[in-house]
Amino acid sequence: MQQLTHPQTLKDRLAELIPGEQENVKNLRTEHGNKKICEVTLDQVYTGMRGIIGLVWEGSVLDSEEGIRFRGKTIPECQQILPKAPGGQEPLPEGLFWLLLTGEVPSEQQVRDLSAEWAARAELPSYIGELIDRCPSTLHPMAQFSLAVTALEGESTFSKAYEKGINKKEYWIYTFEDSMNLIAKVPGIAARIYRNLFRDGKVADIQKDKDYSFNLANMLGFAENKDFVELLRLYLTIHMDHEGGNVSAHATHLIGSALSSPMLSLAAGLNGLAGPLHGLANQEVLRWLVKMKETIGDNVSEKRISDYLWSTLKAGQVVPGYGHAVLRKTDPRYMAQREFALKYLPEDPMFKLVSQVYKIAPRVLAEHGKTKNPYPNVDAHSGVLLQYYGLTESNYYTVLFGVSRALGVLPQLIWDRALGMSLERPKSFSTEMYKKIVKKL
Ligand SMILES: CC(=O)SCCNC(=O)CCNC(=O)[C@H](O)C(C)(C)COP(=O)(O)OP(=O)(O)OC[C@H]1O[C@@H](n2cnc3c(N)ncnc32)[C@H](O)[C@@H]1OP(=O)(O)O
Ligand SMILES: O=C([O-])CC(=O)C(=O)O
Repeated sequence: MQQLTHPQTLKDRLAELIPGEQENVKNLRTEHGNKKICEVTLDQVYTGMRGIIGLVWEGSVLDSEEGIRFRGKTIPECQQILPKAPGGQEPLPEGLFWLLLTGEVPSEQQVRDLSAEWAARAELPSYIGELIDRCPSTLHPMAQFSLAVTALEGESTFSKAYEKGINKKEYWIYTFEDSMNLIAKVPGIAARIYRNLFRDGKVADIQKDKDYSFNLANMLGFAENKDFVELLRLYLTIHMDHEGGNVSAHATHLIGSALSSPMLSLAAGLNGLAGPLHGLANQEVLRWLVKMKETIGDNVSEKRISDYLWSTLKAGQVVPGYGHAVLRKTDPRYMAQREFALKYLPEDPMFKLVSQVYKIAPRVLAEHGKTKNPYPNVDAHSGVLLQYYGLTESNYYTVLFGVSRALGVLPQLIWDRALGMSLERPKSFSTEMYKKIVKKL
């Protein structure tokens, strides 16, 4: 395996940090390993394990009121302190990836080097391109994405090394290599899917001197608009990580715990992200807004929006983009996107509609009385920004979320292997057994 020698590289910094963190976890467990940190009710068992503590996630922690903090830093703080592209105002996702992995804010040079490293690793093996090209145009972009990431298994250094036989201590090195390759290659996969389905099938070459978001925008065919590139930098940063229990993060971690490669683990996460209660909600939101406009016309009065919300609820459907498993206030990722819209597209009619729904939906959802959180989540806003710049194909939106999520879940996978995390295998019982258990309590 090629070892990078420059002292400032991410891999070298990580190698320096790992022994200390191994020691930290070892000491914590030796001192406190048998302390009780959580009690579980029967209801929690039947409601998606909500609130049960059972995972380790180093990169971020979610507070139900305040929202996400990445290594202790809020989104506005990250927007301030993370390096930007020359002339840019939004943080580069490269910087957040570095922060998630190391807990340290990278220098401008470290971020530029990371952009260059990902660009250098970006080329796709020809069989991946052929696989995508052979997908029927009716196959959902997320299914195509997951298929291509699964097929990248052919490139996994972890799987090859494991087959030969490697020391457990080296797992993280191969996981790191695979993760870096995956992150470098997912924009090319995402772009090929988009260009095949919605454009002329041709994908621009990677520009080796440009950042990750510019290259993705360019391969999609949108880089001429520098505001779109800025949007993508913000989008990829804020969608990256949302602690460990969300479906995509948990699925990636779970599959990785069987020592399936990062490729197979990420594909599992993407399959979870493709569900309408999770990442696919961003597609559902735009469709729902478009349908609302068709139904109620241009006169988007409060009464008409409220009636439309009620018609969704009375049809036994969820209002997409609203509610959350953990959050109990407006998602700060929604607010970051709203601020972007106020700056770049304040007069866009769809943005105005989103803003009006934001005024009305919480009240309607509260009156409906079911959801524990009547406020918007990240997915309530992202589509409206993309459509403004001409990326109107809403069934593609979750693919962009998936590119971003790769940068959030893979740092943890590297730490999982560095810390020797165990196979995940919680206990289950049948309802009959639970009846017996509660009778004895
Ligand atoms: C990136 C992300 O994944 S963010 C989330 C994206 N998903 C969405 O926006 C889809 C719409 N929202 C939802 O379906 C839910 O709020 C979820 C899936 C996000 C969270 O689910 P839960 O933690 O189970 O929410 P909660 O405990 O508040 O649910 C209680 C009830 O309210 C309902 N509810 C929750 N949110 C909504 C909503 N937006 N519209 C209508 N009903 C809702 C639930 O379906 C549930 O009904 P039930 O008792 O008939 O099963
Ligand atoms: O935290 C969750 O359950 C869902 C979510 O917002 C995310 O994964 O970004």
